[in-house]
Amino acid sequence: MNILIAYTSTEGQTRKIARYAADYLNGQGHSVELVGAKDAHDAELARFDAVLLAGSVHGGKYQKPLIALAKSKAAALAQVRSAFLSVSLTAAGTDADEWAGLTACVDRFAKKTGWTPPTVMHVAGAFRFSEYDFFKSWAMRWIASQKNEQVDPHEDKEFTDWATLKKTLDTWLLGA
Ligand SMILES: Cc1cc2nc3c(=O)[nH]c(=O)nc-3n(C[C@H](O)[C@H](O)[C@H](O)COP(=O)(O)O)c2cc1C
Repeated sequence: MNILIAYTSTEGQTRKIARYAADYLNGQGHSVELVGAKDAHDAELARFDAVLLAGSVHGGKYQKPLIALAKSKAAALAQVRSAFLSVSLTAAGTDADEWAGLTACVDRFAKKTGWTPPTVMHVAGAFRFSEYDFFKSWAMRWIASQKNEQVDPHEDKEFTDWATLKKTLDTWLLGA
């Protein structure tokens, strides 16, 4: 299959996940084009058998370039096998209220863009202290403490479950 993966990433984890997905799908015999969302506007979606848009949650929102892309391509996305890969720290846990908040983020994204993704993949992200400034680091240490999560501000901490991601991608493409 011919697959497009377009992503946004603030601290780099979604970029890493998108690259991993591209490498995995390539290894499965698919032809994959991996692009940053800002560079995907001229992509002709009809050329692809499947399109994956990926972004991460910051303060309950996804990155603006991803919203802009989904909005401008909403009609074309509806014509192709598509999925939304949402990266967050909420996805690393099981708190029902946090999950309800995450679902609301996706709903807002769908409303803003006019694209209701038929498949939503929730993928756990990472604490990336190496990318944070002083204030972000402070805020993320506070969030970690609220979650009873032990973090060392000198070390990044990744929650992404790579094996599950592969299975999720397989399930998405199954039956194509
Ligand atoms: C400033 C900031 C705000 C965040 N807000 C949320 C949030 O509202 N909900 C959530 O589940 N995760 C939140 N996260 C966690 C990110 O989604 C997570 O770190 C993810 O791996 C970031 O992906 P990226 O490196 O591709 O930007 C936040 C992270 C930062 C640094």
